[in-house]
This record gives sequence, structure tokens and C-alpha cells, in this order.
Amino acid sequence: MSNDHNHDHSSGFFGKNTELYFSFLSGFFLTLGFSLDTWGGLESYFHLTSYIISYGFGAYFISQEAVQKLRQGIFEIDFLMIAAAIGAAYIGSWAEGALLLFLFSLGHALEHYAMNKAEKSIKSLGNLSPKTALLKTGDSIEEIAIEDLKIGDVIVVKPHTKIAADGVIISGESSINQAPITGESMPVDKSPFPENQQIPSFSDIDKDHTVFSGTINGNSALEIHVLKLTKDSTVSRLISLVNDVETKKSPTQRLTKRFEKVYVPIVIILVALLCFAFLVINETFNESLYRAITVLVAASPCALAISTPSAVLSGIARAAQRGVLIKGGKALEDLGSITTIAFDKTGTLTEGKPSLKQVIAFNDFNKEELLQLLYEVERLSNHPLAKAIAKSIKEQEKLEDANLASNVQAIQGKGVEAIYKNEPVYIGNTRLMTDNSLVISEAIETQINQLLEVGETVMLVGYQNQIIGLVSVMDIPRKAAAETLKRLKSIGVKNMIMLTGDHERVGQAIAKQIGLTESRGNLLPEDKVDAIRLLKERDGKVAMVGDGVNDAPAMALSTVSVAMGAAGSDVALETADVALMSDKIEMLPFVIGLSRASKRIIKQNIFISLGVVAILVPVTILGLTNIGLAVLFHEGSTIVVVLNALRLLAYNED
Ligand SMILES: Nc1ncnc2c1ncn2[C@@H]1O[C@H](COP(=O)(O)OP(=O)(O)OP(=O)(O)O)[C@@H](O)[C@H]1O
Ligand SMILES: [Zn+2]
Repeated sequence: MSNDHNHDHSSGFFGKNTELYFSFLSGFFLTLGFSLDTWGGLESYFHLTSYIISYGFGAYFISQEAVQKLRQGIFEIDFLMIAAAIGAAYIGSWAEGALLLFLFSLGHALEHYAMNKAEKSIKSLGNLSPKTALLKTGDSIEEIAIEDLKIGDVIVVKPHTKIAADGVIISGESSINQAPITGESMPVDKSPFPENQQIPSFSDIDKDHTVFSGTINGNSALEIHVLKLTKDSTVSRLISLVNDVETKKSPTQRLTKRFEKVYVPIVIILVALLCFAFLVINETFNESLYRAITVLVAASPCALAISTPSAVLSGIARAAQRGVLIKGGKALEDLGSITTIAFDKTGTLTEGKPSLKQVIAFNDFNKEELLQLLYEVERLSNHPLAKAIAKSIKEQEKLEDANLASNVQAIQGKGVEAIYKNEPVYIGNTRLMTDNSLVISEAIETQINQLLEVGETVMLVGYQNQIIGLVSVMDIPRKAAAETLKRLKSIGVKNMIMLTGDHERVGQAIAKQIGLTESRGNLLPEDKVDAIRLLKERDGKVAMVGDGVNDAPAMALSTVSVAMGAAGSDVALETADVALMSDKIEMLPFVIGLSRASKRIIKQNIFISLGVVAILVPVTILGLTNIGLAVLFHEGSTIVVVLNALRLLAYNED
């Protein structure tokens, strides 16, 4: 059976199920012919006509497909089946030939039906966004096509309608159903972005204020400031990523393809030889041909060809229903065999919204001035620590933006560097200070150690050639983290390692709280890459879970990378092998469990398909069965394999 399901048999006067109806008609005329033959007592002319009609309906789609493929130089199993049916007709076994075509076309139609169903549930994403939006200009509102929306436009979203663009709420509060994008079943409360503040880019805005195209508004009307063009919206990107998914073949799929390349020619040679068995043993040519045809049917690897793609597609479709994009069979199979997971800390295992604990000024530096400096510099950085510091200081101190800082530069894994009131300033860890020849006194060292003791992340501030102060924050583990790790352990994940740029001791404090097996701190992004390399050497396969921002290189090196909160970050969505659209870490056991189930089903399917061939071929060569039975077992196994794969669509964690 064809492995490539881009073709569609929807053209036809019975609509999209024409293929299925044609196969039923083939079955009907087969039964009619058989009845006439057995009980009719009429001229053979009648039942023969009925069989020929059955052949016509049975072969209609398969032959088209086979010819089309043959023209492209692809030799398909469909072709073998048609050859077998023609051979059967030649030796007068019309009934068997018709049965073959009937069941083969039925299997084929069911396979297409099932695959379409899985594909549809993946592609349903595409039907999400509405076609038009209500554009507000001044007091007037006009309906325009979503393609005509521009960045900065304001659109009105009525209660219980779909949101037409990715953007930020500027007026109204509502509870939004984000299930179509993130798979979260509970609506999420959203509020307007604070007034009189400049609107940053989409990924830098707190999720409490942003909305996605294709999600559904709750009870009250909203006004939304558009931040992305329709073609760049999260849902558009999702659709194009989903379209790529099917072109990536899984390892098992490649293996079975390679096997078929060797196996199919062997079958053809064997069958050709069997046609001439009458030269060696005492039988007629027709008897030899009958045996050859039976072997051809028995040996064709239809079930094998469909065993992996059906499971991969169903697995991916099931994940998509829960807001998880698995980018292809390789990612699915890899994830299914993972026993080591490396986690990023900030925003992955922790909330990623640290709260401000201490601001301490040293050497008589003015504290007000320190607060203002911290605010001015950190509000221009988009590191989660920076955002938290800027936000808290602004709230506590009611500071106004004074634009005193410029040239803010992130120093990966260490902190930031900027110009504040025309002088260089450094905010970050001790490494950043020593890199810039700033001496950390013993008194400061003691203060730092006291804060680390209680699990706070400490950052120093270097300005005017000395250390003028420190700021500390505390990030708490996600509520679901401990429970999630426990479940991962129970499904067989042995090693769970935290890789963090934060201080070793802060890392260890959190690791202990939530039950990780190891924790490594003080890592620069390149150290995280090394850590992944070592883990791969030690454990074979490693999954890396992160936000895909400062850990992108490590994620790229991992066997399979999993991004959390991918709906909010284009980079994460594009680059990760598996994208959790929501930032719910508790989805991990679900996807890993699903991947394992998919792998299991692939194995079962291959066992079933090869098993049936292994039994059927010797039995047919020895002439112990007839075409009818060979057809039944052969097509039966194909249908069983497809149905087995479809079970994944109903996968749930237990
Ligand atoms: N904008 C910033 N302001 C102040 N300090 C910073 C800033 N960015 C980084 N740092 C310092 O550099 C350290 C390492 O940062 P990095 O981004 O590598 O990791 P992290 O966010 O602490 O944790 P994780 O690696 O788990 O994401 C931080 O712990 C902090 O001390
Ligand atoms: Zn096909």
C-alpha cells in the first residue's frame, strides 16, 4: 500500500468517501457474482459480468495510483496487487481476484480514511483564525480582512468571538480560552497592559496581557493593539511547522523503507520463478500461476509499509490535541526512549518570576541612587532577572523612566554591561566583577554567602571602579515541578539534571526541594553545551527542556529538545524538536508517555506485519492455502495495524 498520503481521492461523485463506496460496490458485485455462480443456474455470462464490474470498482483508485506512481518511476505494492488480480482472472479464478481487489481497496480506503482523520486533527489548527477583524480607528469600527491588519492597529474583539491577531490588550478584561493554541482546557484571565507605558515587542510582554490569534474571547469585549502581521502570527507559524512535520521520516520508517527496497525485488523474483514451477514438478501452468499469485499476495509488505507512519501520525495528532507540537517521527521516537533529561532552571523548573529580596548599598553609596541605577539599566534588558528587578523597583519606589542608561549589553551567563550617566556600569555575578577587575572585599563576600545560604540569587553592581551594592532575588519552584519529576521517575526517567547559570548553591537548594537527581551551577551557555555532550557520552540519549532563549546551543546539541511556553516565543517554537505551547511543565509526563506508547505500538505493528508474512509465505509456497485466505490474512493484518495505531488518538496518562 502506498506510504505517501498526499494524494487525495476526494474527487468523485460520492464526495470524499468515494473510495470507500467504490470498494463497497466492488464487494457487492463480488457477492452477486458469487451467488449467481452458485445458485443462479444461468449462463456463465451473467456471473462473469458481475465479477468484471467488481474488478472495475475494486481496481479503479488503486490502478490510477499505481500508474501515477509508475510514471514517477516509483514502484508500488499496489502494482503487485493489480498484477495478482490480472493473473487470477487469466486462470479463471475471477471470484478470488475480485475478493483480492475488494479487500485491498477496502484496506486502502480505510487507511486513507484513518490517516486523513489523524491529519485533520493536526491541521485543524489551520482553521483557527477568523477571516476578518473589527478595526477601530477613532470612534469608527470597520470590518477588514485579517491580511490587511498592520502592526499598531487597534482591533475590537466582541465577547465569545475569536481573536483575530496576536497582540496586547489595551482595554478590557476577559477570560480567554487558549485551548486551540496551548491545549490548556481552563480559560486564562487577561488584563490590559498598563497605560502610558511604551509597548515592547510581543515576546517581552507579560503573558497576562498578550493574546493569540485563534483563541476565543470570554465574557467581555476587548481592544487589542496588534503586534504581529497575520502571516507572522503564532498560529500561522504553527501551521507551516505542522506541514513540515510529515516530511520528516522517523528512524524506523527509514529502516522499513530500506528493508522494502531489498525485500520487494526478492518477492518479485521468487514469484516469477514460481510461475515456472510446472517445469520442475508435475502440475499445469495454471496451477503454478495460481501458487505464484497466492505467494505474491502473501508476501507483499502492505502492513509493514503502513505500520510506522500510521503510529507516528496518530501520536503526533494526539499530542497536537493537547497543545504539544512534536516535529516529526524522529522526535517522537527519540523522546520515547529517553531516560535522561536535562532541565534549565529559570522559567523551566522555577516560575521564572523572581521576587526582589535585598538591595544593599556599599561604601556609602546612596541607596536611592543605586535603586535608580538598577531600574534604569535592568528595564532595558529582557533577562527574566532583569525584568523582575525593574518591575519590583518601579512598583516599590514609584520611579519614572529617566532614560539615564544606554548601550545595555547582555554578557551571556554573567550579567549586563551598560553606560549609566556617561560611566560604565556592570550588574551581574562575581565573575562579571572579576572580569572587569573589580575587587570583592571580604565583607561583601560574607554578605553574599549569607544570602546564598537562604537560596537567594545575588547580583553585584560595579560602578565608578568599585562595587557599590548588591541586589538579591528569589525565584520559587513551579508548583507542579516536584509532582512532575516524581511522575517522570515513575515512568522510567532515571536521571534528571538541572543546568543553571545561577550559583551552584542556589541550584542545589532548588534541586533538593523538587527532587532532581543532580544539579550543576555557575554554567556559562558553553558550559551547558559541554554538560549535554558529557551526558550524551554517559547516557546515550539526552532530552533538554528549556525556554530556548539562553540555552539554545545546549538544546540544539541534545538528542531531543523540548521548549516550554513555545506559544510565547518564536525562537523556541521554530527551533525545538518538541514544543509545549503552554508553559505547563506537567505536560512532560504526558508527551513522554505518549512517545513511549507510540514506540510500543510501532513495535507491535512491525511484529504483526512481519509475523503474518512469515507464516503466510511458507504456507502458500507449499500450496496449503488458497488465494482467498491469503487475501484475508494479508489485508486483515493491514487493517489491524492501522486500527492499532489509531488507539494513540485516545492516549491518556494513567
Ligand atoms: N540582566 C541581568 N542582570 C543582572 N544579572 C544578570 C543578568 N543576566 C544575567 N545575570 C547574572 O548572570 C547569571 C547567569 O545568567 P544566565 O542567564 O546564564 O542564567 P540564569 O538566568 O541565572 O539561570 P538559568 O541558567 O537556569 O536560566 C545570573 O544568575 C545572574 O547572576
Ligand atoms: Zn495509498
